[in-house]
Amino acid sequence: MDQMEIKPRPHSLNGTIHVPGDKSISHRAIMLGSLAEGRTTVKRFLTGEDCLTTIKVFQSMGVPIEQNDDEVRIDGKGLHGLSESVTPLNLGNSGTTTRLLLGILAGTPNHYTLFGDPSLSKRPMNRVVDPLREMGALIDGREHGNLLPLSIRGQGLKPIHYRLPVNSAQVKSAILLAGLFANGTTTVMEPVKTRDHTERMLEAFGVKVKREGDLIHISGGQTLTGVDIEVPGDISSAAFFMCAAALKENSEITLKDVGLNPTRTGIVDVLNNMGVSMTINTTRHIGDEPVGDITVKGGPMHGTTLSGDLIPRLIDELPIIALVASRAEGKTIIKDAEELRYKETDRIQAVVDTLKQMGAKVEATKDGMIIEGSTNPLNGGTYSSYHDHRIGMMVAVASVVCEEKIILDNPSCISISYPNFFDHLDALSKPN
Ligand SMILES: O=C(O)C1=C[C@@H](OP(=O)(O)O)[C@@H](O)[C@H](O)C1
Ligand SMILES: C=C(OP(=O)(O)O)C(=O)O
Repeated sequence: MDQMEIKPRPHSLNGTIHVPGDKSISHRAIMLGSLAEGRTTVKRFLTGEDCLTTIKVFQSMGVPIEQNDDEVRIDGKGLHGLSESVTPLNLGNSGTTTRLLLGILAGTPNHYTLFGDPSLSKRPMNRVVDPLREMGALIDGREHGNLLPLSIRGQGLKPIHYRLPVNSAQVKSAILLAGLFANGTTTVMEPVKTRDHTERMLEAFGVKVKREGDLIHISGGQTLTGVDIEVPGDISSAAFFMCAAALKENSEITLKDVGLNPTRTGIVDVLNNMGVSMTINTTRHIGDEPVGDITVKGGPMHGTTLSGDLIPRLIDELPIIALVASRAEGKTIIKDAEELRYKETDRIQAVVDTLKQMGAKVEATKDGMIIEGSTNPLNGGTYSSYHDHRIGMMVAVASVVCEEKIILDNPSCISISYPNFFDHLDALSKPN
């Protein structure tokens, strides 16, 4: 079995790194670039498995895409230029690719079959299938179209006015992308704001997106024009090292050129609330996305409560935040985060079981967890990544506060979002 030994890291973390490009933005660059007229270039593209899946899927629908390391060139086929794929589309492990793609295929009058790996095949798709059917797409699959494999036949769509029943940027984006193909104006209402990279990038491609309070309107039939995109560093990847540094006394690390879109910076707010010493410097905008440098120092921390509107702003960071909370003084309560149960694995259960095995005091609740912090050393041993990149990275970061070695099962899943994660961990935690 794929296993890795991770030795305890007794040294503080010091140094400067550039985390890889943002996963959400990299996916969207390929998708919008494929639907655009003309050429799109992408710099600092995330070469993680999920984003490579997005490239492969669009290539198999006839889009010329050339990838050289983290630079990508897409010769867009226009809104109606995707061809039928001879083979079923393999979505691997990527929820974002699957759900956003369904939005695009809903308006493409071809037939497609979509399948994924065992984890993706358990994740609910009815959250996008229901509104897309309402717009006119024909979709079927296991559990009446809730689970992959799915087949979809797109056609001319009618616009809808849709209130998001879950706080999900993937669902919002799928509907907005389908809205490009509808004969009229589609409106999405999001009661709680989620990441808005789709809206920002559509505007960069020349599409008019009207935002009015919690409503987002998009009119069908607009042309996307190819652009040059530079992807900011992924704050969800940066979070692992922000937390690693926070956990270890005398650490001081800087993460350069990280995306600071306010719909993604919940991690900064939480670490601030926990008393972590940090400086954030917004240095520039790349396109419409703010970018800057984050410096974090290690030291004592205290517990906090995470709930409500904050949750979508740090949804993917909750596993690593839970590890930090297990080392903070007092209690941390995470609630309103039931969505964690529908990720690559049930992340509430996976985090609670892992932290318990490490010796932490933590209990799962229906929509989150309650963590009682302590500074006792964590237990080493053999841990599962649950085939979930974010759980795997959480376990690896625990090595900075663990006095025994850790064996991590299936560490290779980490390349889903952070292919050079261990190089960065080694670089930051080497002896000074
Ligand atoms: O839109 C996106 O790029 C993403 C949205 C979030 O999922 P949900 O929309 O399901 O919350 C997040 O967890 C995922 O990693 C990426
Ligand atoms: C949930 C995630 O991704 P996706 O939904 O795209 O699989 C993630 O990256 O943590």
